[in-house]
Amino acid sequence: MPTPPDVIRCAYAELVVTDLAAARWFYVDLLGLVVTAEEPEAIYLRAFEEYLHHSLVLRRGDVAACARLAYRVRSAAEVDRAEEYYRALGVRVERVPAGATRGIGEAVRIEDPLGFPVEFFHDAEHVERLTQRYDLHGAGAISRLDHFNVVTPDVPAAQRYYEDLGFKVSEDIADAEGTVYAAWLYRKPTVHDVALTGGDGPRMHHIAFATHERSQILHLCDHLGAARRSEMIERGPGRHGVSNAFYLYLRDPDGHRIEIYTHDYYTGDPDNPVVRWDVHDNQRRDWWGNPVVPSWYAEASTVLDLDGRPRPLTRRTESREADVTVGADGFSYTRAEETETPPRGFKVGNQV
Ligand SMILES: O=C1C=CC(S(=O)(=O)O)=CC1(O)O
Ligand SMILES: [Fe+2]
Repeated sequence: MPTPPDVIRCAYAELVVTDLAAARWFYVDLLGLVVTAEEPEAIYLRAFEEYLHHSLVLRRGDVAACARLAYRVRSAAEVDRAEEYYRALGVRVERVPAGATRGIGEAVRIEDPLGFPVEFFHDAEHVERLTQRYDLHGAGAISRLDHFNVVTPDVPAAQRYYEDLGFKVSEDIADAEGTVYAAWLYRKPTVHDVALTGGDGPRMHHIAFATHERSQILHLCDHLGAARRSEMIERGPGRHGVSNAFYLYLRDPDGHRIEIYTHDYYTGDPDNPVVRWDVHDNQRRDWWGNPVVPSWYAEASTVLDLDGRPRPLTRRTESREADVTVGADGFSYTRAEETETPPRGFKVGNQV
């Protein structure tokens, strides 16, 4: 089997949106992403610390979907290696010329073994890096793309696929019987470039952007309130157990889920310890205070194949996380080693 390509990090996503103007308001006017280029049918966006042409493409289409998840590889030679690796893997592979996506060089596009439309590229147009253009940053300034979260029925199989690609697991959620409900894997030295969420898939659960400070996330919430669009907040703001990140989940005008995320941790040493959470530990997804709303477990974006057709779903056959926990995460005390009598049990309050 050929050597896998040397992936540096998650690099851009292409989302199909049904109303480009409405999406532009959400991603530019609200989130403050920078427009690198704009066409009648597409907008190319980047965050303030990014100097590649874009980290998000919004393309107008009739059905909202995720059209591509792209990883940057370390050199042009690694694009060749990607082609060789995936042709040997026997999945659908297409080599596209520079400019197939505006601002991106020659690339390899695949339908990966999990059913996702994935691209590997190296060359990309450099544009102004706005790291210190504080005159342009809003109070909710987003610094960079951080990760993809994908829904897939068989998490261990997906984990093996990504480990074969050189990713390492930072954290996961499992139960005493060995069922794995979710896993987080990285190439860049943070908690993840990709998260695997157990469920019917392939579906795109969310795309996450990072800010430097929690206050920037809170400003985005206040901005949504001022715009009288606070219903776009799906979950949070809060503190994750997994990753330790402070987070906010929004739903864009088409329902695509976008996470704004800060404060995870460095994972760059070779002996970085894996953190395993018990699925019954109700602080795993929320370290305090917020129940995980049902839509967060249930809903995700359709993904397209390389011809732009929606991918059919494969049902998850193992138990589902929302079925095995009360779901009131970060809001209750349920641990296997409950020692108090009577056990503290659940706090009074809303529980799903
Ligand atoms: O980025 C993430 C980090 C942690 C979590 S979780 O809800 O804490 O499991 C979800 C997430 O995958 O979006
Ligand atoms: Fe996330």
